[in-house]
Amino acid sequence: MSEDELTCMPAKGPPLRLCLADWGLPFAITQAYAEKGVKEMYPWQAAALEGGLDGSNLVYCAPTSGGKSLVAEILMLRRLLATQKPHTRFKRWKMQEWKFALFVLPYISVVAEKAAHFTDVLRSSGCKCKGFYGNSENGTPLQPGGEAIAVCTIEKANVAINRLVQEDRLGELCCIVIDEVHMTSDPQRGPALELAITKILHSKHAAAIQIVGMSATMGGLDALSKWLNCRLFLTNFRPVSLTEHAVFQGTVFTKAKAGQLCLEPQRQLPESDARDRDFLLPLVAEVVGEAGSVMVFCASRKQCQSCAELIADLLPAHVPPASEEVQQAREELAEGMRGAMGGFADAALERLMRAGVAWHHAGLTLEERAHVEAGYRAGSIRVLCATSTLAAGINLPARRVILRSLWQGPGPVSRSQYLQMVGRAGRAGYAEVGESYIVGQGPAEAPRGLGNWHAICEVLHEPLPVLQSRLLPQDAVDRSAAVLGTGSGAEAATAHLQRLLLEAIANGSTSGHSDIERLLCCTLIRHQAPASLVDAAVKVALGSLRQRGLLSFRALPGDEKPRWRATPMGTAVHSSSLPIHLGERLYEELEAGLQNVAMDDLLHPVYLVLLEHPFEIHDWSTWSSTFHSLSAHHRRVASAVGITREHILVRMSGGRADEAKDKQHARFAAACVVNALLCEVPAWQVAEEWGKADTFSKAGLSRGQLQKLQADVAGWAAMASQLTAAAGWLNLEPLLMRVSQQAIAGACPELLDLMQMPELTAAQARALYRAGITNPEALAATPQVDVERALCAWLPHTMRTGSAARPKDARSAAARVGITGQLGSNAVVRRSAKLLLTAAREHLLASAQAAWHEGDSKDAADVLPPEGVHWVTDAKEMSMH
Ligand SMILES: Nc1ncnc2c1ncn2[C@@H]1O[C@H](COP(=O)(O)OP(=O)(O)OP(=O)(O)O)[C@@H](O)[C@H]1O
Repeated sequence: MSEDELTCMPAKGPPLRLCLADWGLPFAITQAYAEKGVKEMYPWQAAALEGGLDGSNLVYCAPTSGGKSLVAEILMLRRLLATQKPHTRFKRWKMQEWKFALFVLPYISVVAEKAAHFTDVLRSSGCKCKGFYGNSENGTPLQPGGEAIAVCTIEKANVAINRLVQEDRLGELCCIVIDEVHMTSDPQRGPALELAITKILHSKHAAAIQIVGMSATMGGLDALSKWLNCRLFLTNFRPVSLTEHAVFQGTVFTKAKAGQLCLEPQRQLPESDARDRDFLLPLVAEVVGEAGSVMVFCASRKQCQSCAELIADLLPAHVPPASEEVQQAREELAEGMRGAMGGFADAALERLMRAGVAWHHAGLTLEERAHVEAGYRAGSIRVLCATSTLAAGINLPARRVILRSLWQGPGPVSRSQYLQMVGRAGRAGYAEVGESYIVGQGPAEAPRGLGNWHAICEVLHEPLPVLQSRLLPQDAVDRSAAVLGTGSGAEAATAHLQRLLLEAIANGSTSGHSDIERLLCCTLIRHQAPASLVDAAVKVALGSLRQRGLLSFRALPGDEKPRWRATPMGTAVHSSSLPIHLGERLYEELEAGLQNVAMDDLLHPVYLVLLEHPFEIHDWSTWSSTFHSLSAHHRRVASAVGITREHILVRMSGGRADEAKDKQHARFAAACVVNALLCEVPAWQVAEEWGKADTFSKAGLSRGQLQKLQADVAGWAAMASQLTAAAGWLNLEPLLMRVSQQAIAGACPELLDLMQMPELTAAQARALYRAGITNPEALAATPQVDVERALCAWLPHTMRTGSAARPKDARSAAARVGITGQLGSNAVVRRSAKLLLTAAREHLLASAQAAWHEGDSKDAADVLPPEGVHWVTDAKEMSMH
């Protein structure tokens, strides 16, 4: 879509239905939208909706913040309502009587947000919604009798569709919505999306499943419309206008209309501090001075931090001081974050938060990130310096967005990344105007090589990238090649196609060559690459899968001709939902280690499922001393997986690297770290011990990275348990599920009941458990003073007692916290106790409501408090009798 294309609205026809109430949704749902400020449609929304009303597939493109979601939501809800069984329409709605819908989003954070949105909108309709992402949920979306709407990531959607096909239940799906459908072009994640859509198009139920796709940044719609057989709708409407600028040596230029001079000079920024060569301070101060929010995108984590420090240092002298109320809110935010981190939040980040500035990147822990996001949304943090991943992953609006350089992450920003980033500016309902600034290098109009004037002009004016299938390598498609080369190179080039074939054959939907041909006709690559290339690739892919023992091609008794079938290994790998190469590796390693997996604790299973990690041993003497301090059991595990002291000695004395052995040691070190986290060693302590630069990684490992590794292990262990179940290795399955559950909770098994509450950290749960509070029900019924007393133990001992022997880090942390050790005088403890009590009560209410909705009054009675118990919170009084 070119930005100058006109909105495609029907030229004539009946007037558009702009009022939300005219779209046939139950009153409670329109009311819920009205409460969110949505009563009337934008004209383009009403026009686009008309295009999808008859159930045709629909793809529409609108700029970021154009209001795309509403169209898809209404189409999906209407379809769900229409497919509901008529006789139950006016009775109590039960889950089993709804058809299913999938709402697919690319990022975990937006999945959680959208699931909460639907839960809110549908609260009185009886139609249930659930978010599925990462490790938050062990189940598969859309189980019989489960939620009607599953909001999920691309990968989870693909798993759900495989399951529906395998169980012959795809007919229960009535609609799939794909946000950011241009992700099909993403080299890493695009194939999973293409696979999911292909399997729907290939199914006999395809005509009854409406596919709705939306995007802000996509071109090449012809191939897409052929692939999906869909209607297309385009608009360039933005409710809040966005003005785009570039800054070269303090001069601001405005983006000119296409066809004109690329950038027009607008104004000169005032002089800034010598340290601020990019003129960030005046750009930030202009907005913060008017109580607006600014987002600054930086190239790296390090730059995010230094940029935030610089702004926090310089800004106070250029804007009016924050009101007492704002100052108080910042104070509470910083304290809350410290509380959530058990007293060990990042001190520099805390200091900046108090000045209304913060940074946000993957190095932060989940708790730190959550506090930064909440503070920014609430307006107590006014300036957020972030890496580009934030742009697409989190729905944080800003009045002004600044790209500190053309370079973002590993390379120059692409057109679609640029649009995602600047699309955060001026979102409806948050800001009256939207502005973006990109900071250029060198003088204005400098020739290439002396600055990036031309590169910036290109990013601002380039057409949108064309949607491109990633099932086969781009260079082969571009060359219109008829072959993919030979040997392992050709096999690797067909990795995504192999996955499609394995999935379709293992889930039973494809077995003969004509089936395979029909399946391929449902792919996007069929519309974009020469048929001879696709055919050659299929041949290579099938040959490779067969040769590696994942597929067989033969006739069994009763078969007229040979058929493709998944072997036991192929079935197990498919069941795991892992990428094939990882699934194969896991299968082989588990099979080899079946007899001697050490079950005494989780180190050995963690090692087995640790498929990828950022560890690399740089300092072998540190590894040697760590290794020697391992328990005898852990050293036995080390020897069982082939870790030897001899190799450590060789490497310590400068001996030659052996890549395979070095990698084994690094993997074992990573497993030790994850095992420690699963045994409740606090993340800050683990990061201190293992995270220093040049020891177990070149650049060092942050708490955020360790947390991510733990989350990855949770996912891999769950996938590995599916694999072992399918392979019939039943002794391993429960062990791997335990790894997954403990990795999700970061806690030992006895705490898992309490850890159902996402608000609790493992350390807090341990403290409550020690005080005899072992589950959410018990917590909800405990008086606040007792919860405070129990939680006191959660803060580090040295901080509570004020002992002179405390370690340096704890001493400075204690000073920052201002903890006196007296019960009740500790603000962090008091605040946490209050929050946890509210959360426990809300958790129980939600469980009671869920049980009630499912018609199981026994379950509901189980979670209600005993007669006479009266729950009271300061925020609101909730009484249940
Ligand atoms: N008709 C409407 N009236 C009022 N507000 C609306 C309307 N439609 C959408 N909005 C609001 O506009 C904001 C942006 O909408 P939405 O998130 O759907 O945009 P989007 O096009 O999906 O943007 P992005 O691509 O950045 O996610 C939301 O807060 C939404 O509630």
